[in-house]
Amino acid sequence: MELSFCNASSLRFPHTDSVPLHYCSIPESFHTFSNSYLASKSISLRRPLIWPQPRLVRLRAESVSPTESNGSVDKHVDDDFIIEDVPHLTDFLPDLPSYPNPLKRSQAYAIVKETFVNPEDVVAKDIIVQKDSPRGVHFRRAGPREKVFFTPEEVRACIVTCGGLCPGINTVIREIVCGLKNMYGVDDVIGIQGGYRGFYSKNTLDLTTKVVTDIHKRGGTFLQTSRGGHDTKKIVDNIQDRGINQVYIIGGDGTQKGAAAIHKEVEKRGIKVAVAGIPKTIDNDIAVIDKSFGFDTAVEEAQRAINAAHVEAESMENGVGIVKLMGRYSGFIAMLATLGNRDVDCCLIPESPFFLEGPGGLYEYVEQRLKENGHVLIVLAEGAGQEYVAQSMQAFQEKDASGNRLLLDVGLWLTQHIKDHFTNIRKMTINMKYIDPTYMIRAIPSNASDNIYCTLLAQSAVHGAMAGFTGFTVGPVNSRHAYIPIDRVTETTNTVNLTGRMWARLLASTNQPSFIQDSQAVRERVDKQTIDAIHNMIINST
Ligand SMILES: Nc1ncnc2c1ncn2[C@@H]1O[C@H](COP(=O)(O)OP(=O)(O)OP(=O)(O)O)[C@@H](O)[C@H]1O
Ligand SMILES: O=P(O)(O)OC[C@H]1O[C@](O)(CO)[C@@H](O)[C@@H]1O
Ligand SMILES: [Mg+2]
Repeated sequence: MELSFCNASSLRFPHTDSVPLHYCSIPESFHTFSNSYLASKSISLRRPLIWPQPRLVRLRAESVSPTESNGSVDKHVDDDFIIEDVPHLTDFLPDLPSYPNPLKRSQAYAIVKETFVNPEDVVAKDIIVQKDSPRGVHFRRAGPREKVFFTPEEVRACIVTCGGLCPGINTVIREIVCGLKNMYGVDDVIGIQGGYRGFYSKNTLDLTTKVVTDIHKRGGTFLQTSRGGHDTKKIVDNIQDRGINQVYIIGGDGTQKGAAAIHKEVEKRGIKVAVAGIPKTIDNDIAVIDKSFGFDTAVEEAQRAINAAHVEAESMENGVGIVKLMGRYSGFIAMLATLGNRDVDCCLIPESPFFLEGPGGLYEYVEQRLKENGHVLIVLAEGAGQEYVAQSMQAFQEKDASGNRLLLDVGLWLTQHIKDHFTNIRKMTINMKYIDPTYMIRAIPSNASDNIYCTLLAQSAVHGAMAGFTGFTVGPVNSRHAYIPIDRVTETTNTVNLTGRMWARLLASTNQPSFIQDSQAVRERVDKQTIDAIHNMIINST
């Protein structure tokens, strides 16, 4: 598929109307987003998207630069080398003093050879390249910096957790508190209770290393969480009133949007407050980062439910086991839990539409497996087949307090339909066992590997805030931790790529129908979605 320029001020999208486009109104991030996004979707351009104004990237005082002045310097990006940098407190408080990082003297880092991250270190967004491919987008590497912009005594940090639960939240809280104390000598950390609304409606908790010492062994969030209640003005008023100057915000896509709004308000008011986002989502739907914390734990815990459903199904004649897992819009847990299991016959995810009747449909496959194997095991993500459920229940669109659409129970719906089909139409007796372990999976503590991951996230966030970075999200990009502009992780959602190899691996492993009758049509649909996403971004940004 090709995109082509029509004229200087409009960009034509095939399959859509021409979109009038005024270059000056395109956000800077759009440029890099669009090129890399198109590249990731294998959409070739007749010539690359280049906006008339050269993109500038700020490399700050810590960067090696021959023409450094007043602590910061603007630098043109090399043609094909782009750094998507994060904001810094000195952007709006240019006279902020800096101090030598006390980490060098800390017990932990005293003998480390290279205590500090080289200021020029960046992490490449794409690491699969060809000899002639552009060098592409990079993010600032996370880690301790030689200079910090807070003294330990002046820091008053707070931590808040928002959105749904996820294994590992308590580990992140613990490691922020311990990291601030043990690496930087910071004693004053408070917990905001019950999500964003807790800033203005609840008392705070004093978080000492003693208070948090054991919390990683528990599921849930020690600070409690909530949906809705984000009131930027009230939150920032409260931050000011309490003298808070570092804000650590743990939560999903909605929470990170809230963090971006807080950062913008802080910048507007010109107050010295570093805002750090730690991405949390059990659905693994946050863009750019490799994987979200708690995800491995969830995939592992899902095995218990899948194994139970398998035992039940294989212990009876014509046993049908169905397990529903989380995943509103992204089927990662279902996909990985299926791949990790091997007993699953069919995995249904929101990204891949399926159908029940006729050749190549689910009923046909279920019957085939019952005949071949005596039982069948299906794993489905909660967001799969929502269009069917909505149709059959004639439901209206309900939303939660944060505005997320409330999903209907596709597990119950599918269970009922398979039962009806085999009993009434095929006149077969089947033994149906349906397991919904969703909240049980979310509520457990994180496993060892997620605990390690949570520690890295927390410590990277602490290093970033102490170094004066703000309005950033931290996370691993190609397994190296990086500081990523918040907008970058909220502007798209990470979903299973149906035209990618991982989904093909799953299909090859289960041998289930792909439910795709026309693969070219699907590829075109995916490409069209890409174009539509860009189209919407342009419209939203003008
Ligand atoms: N666009 C937004 N701007 C500001 N705040 C937002 C926005 N979207 C959501 N929030 C706030 O972020 C918090 C969490 O949002 P939400 O309930 O959508 O969970 P989430 O962070 O996306 O996590 P999960 O992955 O569990 O859904 C809520 O307090 C909500 O008010
Ligand atoms: O019922 P709750 O707590 O609002 O959360 C349900 C949603 O939260 C998530 O776990 C995301 O955090 C989704 O998978 C799920 O749809
Ligand atoms: Mg969300």
